[in-house]
Order: sequence, then structure tokens, then C-alpha cells
Amino acid sequence: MSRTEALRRLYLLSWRLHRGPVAAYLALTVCDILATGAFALSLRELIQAALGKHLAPALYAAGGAALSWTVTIIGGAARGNVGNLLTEALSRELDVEILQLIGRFGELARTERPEHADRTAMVRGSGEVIAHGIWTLVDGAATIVRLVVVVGILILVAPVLLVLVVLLVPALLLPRRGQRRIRAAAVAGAQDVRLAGHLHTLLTDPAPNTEVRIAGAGPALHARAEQAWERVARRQASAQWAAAGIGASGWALFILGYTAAMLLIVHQVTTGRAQPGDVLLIATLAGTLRTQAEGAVRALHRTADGMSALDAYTWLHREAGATVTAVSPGRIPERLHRGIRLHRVSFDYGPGREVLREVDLTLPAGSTVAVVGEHGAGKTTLVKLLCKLYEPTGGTITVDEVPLAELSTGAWWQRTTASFQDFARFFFVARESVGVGDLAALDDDQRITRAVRDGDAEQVIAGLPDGLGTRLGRSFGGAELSRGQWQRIALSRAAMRVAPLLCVIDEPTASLDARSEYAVYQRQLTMAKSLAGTAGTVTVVVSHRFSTVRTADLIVVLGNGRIVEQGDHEQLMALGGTYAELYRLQAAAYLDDRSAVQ
Ligand SMILES: Nc1ncnc2c1ncn2[C@@H]1O[C@H](COP(=O)(O)OP(=O)(O)OP(=O)(O)O)[C@@H](O)[C@H]1O
Repeated sequence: MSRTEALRRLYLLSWRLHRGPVAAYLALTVCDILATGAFALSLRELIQAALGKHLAPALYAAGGAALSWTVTIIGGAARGNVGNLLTEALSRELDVEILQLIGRFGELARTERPEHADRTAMVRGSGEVIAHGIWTLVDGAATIVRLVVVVGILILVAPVLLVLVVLLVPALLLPRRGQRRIRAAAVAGAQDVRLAGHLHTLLTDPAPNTEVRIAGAGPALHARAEQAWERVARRQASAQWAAAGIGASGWALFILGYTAAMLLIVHQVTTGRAQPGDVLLIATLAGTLRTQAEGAVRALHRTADGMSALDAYTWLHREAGATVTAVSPGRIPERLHRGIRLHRVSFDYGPGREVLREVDLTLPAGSTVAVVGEHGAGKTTLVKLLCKLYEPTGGTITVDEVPLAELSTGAWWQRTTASFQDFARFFFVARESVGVGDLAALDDDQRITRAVRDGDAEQVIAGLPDGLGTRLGRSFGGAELSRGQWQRIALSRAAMRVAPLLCVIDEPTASLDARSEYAVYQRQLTMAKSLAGTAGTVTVVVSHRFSTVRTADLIVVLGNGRIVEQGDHEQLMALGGTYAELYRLQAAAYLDDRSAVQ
């Protein structure tokens, strides 16, 4: 979508939303332009009639000037109010649309790129700036028409004053160059603004702030945030000064021209080639010219902000469009018959950051697969590839022999459930916090109750004052949960879908004690078995605790981006490799712990 298309679209949207106010705004704008011309002409008549001592024409001209002045003042105020109403209505629509567009980004790799994050941060919540810019643009156009009217009258009186109009051009155009500098400074500082925002979150959000306080890192983080803001302020200040200098040089030329024109008219009056009234008229009109030109420049400034946000909005449309129009000819099977296969799959987060290297792996339909390995081995990356959150940079993933890349991302997500270690906390009532796992079933209490059971969260819900109707999250006056309890809510959410083809549980029990972990895992296994019968679901569990995953059908050990070992528990123990060594180490540590307790 180009800028022109976006403008056209937004004006049409405003027209559809508020025909009456749009029509009123345009009518008031036309009246305002006419009133400006009428005022200047009435003034001229008034001066001529007064100098000629003609009372009646002087009175008519005075009436005309008063009327046009009234239209300018009252109409201007009304136009301001109607403009605000239009801006507010459009900004609400835009903010909703912007959120929807951001929500359409499928692949994480793209959204994680810093330049992508910067532009998204610029466009998020910018509905008001865009809407304001859209209506300021109309204002600017009206100001330019008013200028043309004033200029026309000026030239009628004294053609030599055309030079003033020529001198207005640099005065009007140079500030745009200054504005471009200011916009470039905003773009260059976007990363620092985000950094400062992140540091602000660390310093103010209760969860990270606890850690920050205990670590005594507060002052250092404050200093970093200050440095980031200082960099932003320095860039902006230098751009603002440069813009002010450029703008002032344009106006200096105009003032020189204005002084010369006045001297010329005075000279013409003294030599009898012009009337004394012309001096007054020209002084008034030149003043109006300057006011209108300044108005046009101000409108340009305000429009420039709106246009830079509009550019980010058109970029957002293009990015979201690219995601939506991706060809997805493959059909998602009703149930899995063969399973999911990785053929020489590689993935990197950027040049030189390869995390997975030529991984070959078969996840048979109906199986439970455990992925284990050291920190940073690539376990989460692997399951995110299966979830189609990233596209492999090499090789292919197939679902019953259909390449995953050919399946629509949205449709695949409809048949996927996932619970990650950095799970989300929805500060809604508990019913919604679970039900959001399958929006279509948000009102289905039976499904939600079953999901709560499958997520082993029955006790959590029972402990809440209004059960499933309790609001969660203290920041909204609701009940606060422990991390482990939030995690059970997340597991319940993941259990909402009826027949997923892929069920991912990444570190499902990291916040739970050993007994709870065992119970949850058993429950997940039972669920996996039942889903395997319903839809041939592949359940992938990522875990560091080998004791809990020993019953999985297949255990995959990742190391250095490759599969080091795979098989079931007995096979891997018999192999006597990494798995066997780590399993024995964990078991010994557990026994030591127990004997220490006894
Ligand atoms: N979004 C990202 N951008 C860039 N690099 C990333 C990103 N996510 C992970 N990595 C890098 O990829 C590597 C593998 O990370 P991944 O989270 O897949 O490991 P993991 O085995 O799940 O680790 P853990 O057991 O600690 O959760 C790490 O070195 C990490 O730094």
C-alpha cells in the first residue's frame, strides 16, 4: 500500500464513519477560504469609500468585513471541534486495525529483527498521530488555497508584490527539510527509545524489579536508561536546532522582500502613482499573507509527524499483507497417519548463529517424544520450528509427507497446542484465562472444566474465591497466583483444543515441586495417549528432568545443534552414552538429596 492509497483509504473510512461531520468540516473549510477573500476585498472597498467620503458604500463594506471576520472566527472554532471529533473517531479505528495487523505476523524470525521491532514500536498506538495528520493535511491544503486567494488580491493591487510570493517559496519549503532531519533523528533514536522502555520495565515491573533490587542493579540500570534518553535527546535537540536554523533562513528572505515592497509602495505614494489607502491595504494583506504562510508551515510540520506515522502504517500493511498472501496449497490432515518428519533441517538466528544443523528426525503419529539436552542445545528452537513460529533455513519439515511450509500458518496453529516456559499470564477471569486456548469454546464451561482437569489446575481453581469466575492478576484487583499456579493455568489453556495434531509442552514443570511435576507429567501422558487415539497427535515434551521423561516413546538428545542420541529409555541406557550418564547423575543427586533429608 502506497502513501496515496493509504490517504485515500483513510478519507473514505472517515466518510463512511461520520458523513455528517466530514461534510460539515469541508463546508466550514470552504466558508473560511471565501471569508478570507471577502475580508480583504471589503477592506479595500472600505478604505476607498472612506477616503472618498462615501458613507453608504463605506458602511456596506464595513458590514461585509465584519461578517467575513465573524465567519472566520466562529467557523474556525467550529471547524476545530468537528476536526477533533473526526480525529478521535479515526484514531480509535486505526489503533484497533494496527493491533490486528501486528497480530497477523506469523513467523517470529521476522518480528524479532531489531529494525522490524523499531518500526512496530513506532506504529503501535500511533492511530491518533495518523488521524491528526490526515485532517491537518486538509487544513494545510485549505491554508494554501487561502494563500492563493490573498496572493491574487495582492497582485491585483500591485503586481510588483509578486516578488513577495516568490520569496514565500523558500520560507515554506525550507522547514520541510528541517522536518526531514527531525524525522530521521526519530528513526535513528527508535532503538534507544525501546532500550530505555525496556530498562524502565526492569525498574518498575514488580517481577523483574525484585531481582533488580536484590542484585543492587537499580542505580546502574537507571544510569543506562538516562544515557539512552540522553542520546535520544541529543539527537533530537541537534535536529531541532538545525531545523530552526533552516526555517529562520527562509523567513529572513521573506522579511527582506517585505521591507523592500513596503518601501516601493511608499515611494509610489510619494510620487503620486499610488493611493495612501493602498499602503494600508498592502500592509494588512502582507500581514495576512505572512499569517497564512505561517499557518501553512505549521500545518506542514504537524502533517509531517502524521505522514511519518502513516509511512510506518503503510509498511505495516505491506508486511502483514506479505504474511497473509503467502501461498499455502497444502491441506491439513484430519488426523495424523504417519507423523511429522524433519529432513536435514537447519536453522540459524542470523549469519554465524546456526542453532540446528541438518537434523533428521521422525516423530511417529500418536507418539510422545521427549527432547532433552543441555542449556542452549536448541530444544526450544526445534519445537518452535514444529509450531511454524520460525521457518527452517535449510531442509524441510513434513506433516504426513506434506511440507509444513505449504500449510497455512493460521490453519496449522488451529491444530497445535503449545505451552512454553515463558508462558503468558492473562489477567482475565480464570474461565477466560483458560478458555482463550480455543476461542471458539470460550463459553463452553464443560470444555474449560475438562481443560482445567487436564492441566492439573483443579486445586488452583478450587482455591480461588469465585472459582472460574475469579479475576486473575493483582494489577487489575484480582487474585494473584504463584508461578507454579500460573503455569498450571497455562497447561490448562494448552489442553483446550479437542483434536490437535501437535501438542508441545516446553519445560512444563519448571516451576513445580517433584511430586507435582510427576503428577502433571502423568496427566499429560494420559492426555497424550487419548489424543493419539483421537487424532494421531504427536506430543513433544522438552524437559531437563530425565526421570520424568523416561516413559516417553522416543527420547531425543540434542547437543551442539545435532541429534546426539535417540531411542527409548531402555535403548539409551543400554547405549551408555550422554543420556545414560546424565540420567545416572540426576538419579544419584536425587538419592543424595533423599539420604541427606533422612
Ligand atoms: N530469538 C532468538 N534470537 C537469537 N538467538 C536465539 C533466540 N532464541 C534462542 N537463541 C539462541 O539459540 C540457541 C538455542 O536456544 P534454545 O532456546 O533453542 O535452547 P534450549 O535448548 O531450549 O535452551 P534451554 O534449555 O536453556 O531452554 C541459544 O544459543 C540461544 O542463544
